Amino acid sequence: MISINIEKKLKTYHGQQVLKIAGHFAMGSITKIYGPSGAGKTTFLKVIAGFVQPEKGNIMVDGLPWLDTTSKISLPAQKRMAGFVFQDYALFPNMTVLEHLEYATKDDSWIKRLLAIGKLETLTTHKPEYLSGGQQQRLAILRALATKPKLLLMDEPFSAIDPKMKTELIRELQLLFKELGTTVFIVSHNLPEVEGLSNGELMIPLVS
Ligand SMILES: Nc1ncnc2c1ncn2[C@@H]1O[C@H](COP(=O)(O)OP(=O)(O)OP(=O)(O)O)[C@@H](O)[C@H]1O
Repeated sequence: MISINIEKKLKTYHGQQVLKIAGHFAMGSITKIYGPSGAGKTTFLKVIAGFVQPEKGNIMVDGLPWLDTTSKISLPAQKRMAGFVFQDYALFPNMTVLEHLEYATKDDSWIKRLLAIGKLETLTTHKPEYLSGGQQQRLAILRALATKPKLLLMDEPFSAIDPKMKTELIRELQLLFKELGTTVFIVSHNLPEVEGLSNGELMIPLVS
């Protein structure tokens, strides 16, 4: 079980706004996160990953305290080891497709399988600037999966992928998440695209 109860002040253009989220999420569950632009969806994922610190709250993962502001516990991001698919991909400009995956894992058969899932087998020697937006986004997803993370945080992960490829990819990911027992949080503006994938949802409202 992942239990989250956090409060984070957001500095917005219109003044201050507080992101307040409380909820329990079963291990292995897939939760879609939605809500208006600027409500704090990306910030919520970053708080879970350990990239952003909230002022108040706690996060318990499978009985382990990742965050507890009253006892000043905050596990560093490298110990939380969550997989993260960034909205802007955050690929390494000087690394090829294969190097991105080899940087994350030494398991060659796993890399081969991931390349097949992302349909990037023929592009292994390409650097990001020679990939289309959809190919870059698929690489960002594969890189996040390379470490076989127990927790995967995905920020608008399918926004640049064409509909046919998206349907196939989502079907493959669904099987993979089940096999790995991955707990997933997916931010999505376009709810139907993750409809078949998720089994729970979390709405983040704008609160001032
Ligand atoms: N570390 C931070 N500390 C305080 N405020 C932040 C921080 N990061 C982002 N913000 C602010 O919080 C607000 C919410 O940003 P965020 O990107 O989380 O929203 P979002 O719901 O993901 O939006 P969108 O759907 O447009 O991507 C923004 O106004 C942003 O400037």
